[in-house]
Amino acid sequence: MFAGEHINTSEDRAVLHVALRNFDDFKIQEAGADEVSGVLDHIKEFSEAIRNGTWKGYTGKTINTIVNIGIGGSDLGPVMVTEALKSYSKRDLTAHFVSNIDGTHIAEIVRECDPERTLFIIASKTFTTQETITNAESAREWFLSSAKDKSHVAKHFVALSTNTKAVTAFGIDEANMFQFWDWVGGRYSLWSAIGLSIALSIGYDNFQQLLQGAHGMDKHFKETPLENNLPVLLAVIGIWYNDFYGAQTHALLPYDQYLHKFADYFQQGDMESNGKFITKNGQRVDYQTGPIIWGAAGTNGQHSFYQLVHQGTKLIPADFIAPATSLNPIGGSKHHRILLSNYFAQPEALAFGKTEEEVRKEVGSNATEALVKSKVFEGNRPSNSIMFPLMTPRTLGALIALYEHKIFTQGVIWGINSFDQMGVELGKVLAKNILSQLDKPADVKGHDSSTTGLIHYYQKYRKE
Ligand SMILES: O=P(O)(O)OC[C@H]1O[C@@H](O)[C@@H](O)[C@@H](O)[C@@H]1O
Repeated sequence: MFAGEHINTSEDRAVLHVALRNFDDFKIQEAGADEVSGVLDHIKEFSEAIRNGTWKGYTGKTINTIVNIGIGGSDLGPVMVTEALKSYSKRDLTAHFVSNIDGTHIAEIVRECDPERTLFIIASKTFTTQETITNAESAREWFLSSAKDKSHVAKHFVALSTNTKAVTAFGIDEANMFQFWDWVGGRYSLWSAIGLSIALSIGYDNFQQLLQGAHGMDKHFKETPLENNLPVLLAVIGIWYNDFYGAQTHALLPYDQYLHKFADYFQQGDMESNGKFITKNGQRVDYQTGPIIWGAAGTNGQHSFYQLVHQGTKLIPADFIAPATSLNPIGGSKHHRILLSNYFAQPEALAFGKTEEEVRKEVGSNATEALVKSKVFEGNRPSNSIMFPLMTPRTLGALIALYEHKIFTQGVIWGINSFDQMGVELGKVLAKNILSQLDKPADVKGHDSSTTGLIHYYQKYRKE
């Protein structure tokens, strides 16, 4: 990876998100790597102009709302990080994120926007993603219904992309485009121009801290012997339970409300990277690869799904993640002490459980056998605990990079290509064909009976 070899073999690409946060440290030879600092300068200059009010909208007012339009890697990273670092954000600059093609998503968000004071950020590596382009067109239509004059688009629309041609065809000036390169995978792109909404929200200096935190983890990963290497340790522990104990899933359980999108983010990060049954050499694996990633912020999960984690029939390895100090120490950190007492208690309960003997002592001799059995915790359920002093941009950068390299290491051990995503293509192709058949029942051809029946049902009942 660090040598810039084309380890994304199926697409013949280097994988160099580490070059986006390198600060001239590692020597990386790849076209575009020398352009990173120029794009960072552009992000700095632009984010400062928006934040200090020198950038004005078409009626001369400052920008008070940003709307990032993107999906997958062009959405989840910015969403997760702006939520995680909300404490560092400019409170009078509201950030919204539109991803879903469902018109409800954009319709509900523009209801909260003032066209004179809103900046749309169209985030798409390829600039061909159907959802993003359709949402961007609707945003432009909504904007022009107030602004009227197309020349005003330049003040309210910017693009984050590798595809200059498609961006300018959409009507966005090249000067308002933030570049990145094909060696940045979508789910590894928050460090690139895709992070513009993050820089706008928390300020460029904090964005740079985020990058530096990730770079620190990159160095650790590259230079530390395997037995002390954090991403490698997480990777091999994960493989141990996944491949040798048959664990199907892995839960990410941050005891930090700011990290409430962490599991959503790494659902793509991990499952799109390692959800593959073909090795780099084209063989079908005869072992398990990437786990199902899921989770929720503690303690909400405890009152929801932890029953199964503790007493269900499935083995669920979990990562418990927490800051020692809260950024909101209300009530003299009363809340945080309660939160952390749960953070400490859960792994303990999972590991050591409660024996039948202990239960008997507790319930007394009148309890039925069934009641006794229902209160037993078998224990011996695995978890990792990750703790850090305080949620800062630098810490978050390191934490994300920790998981990125864990995923990469697992992919290497499994012999798969963690950096393509062929599995998302088939559905897109089928949908495109179906879209062209939706008008008339007679057009619905070439499907199985269930699909045909469903489309006919829609055609019977739709109102437009
Ligand atoms: O950034 P764009 O090109 O719009 O892609 C958005 C997303 O599309 C999906 O189909 C996947 O391939 C993701 O990896 C990607 O992040």
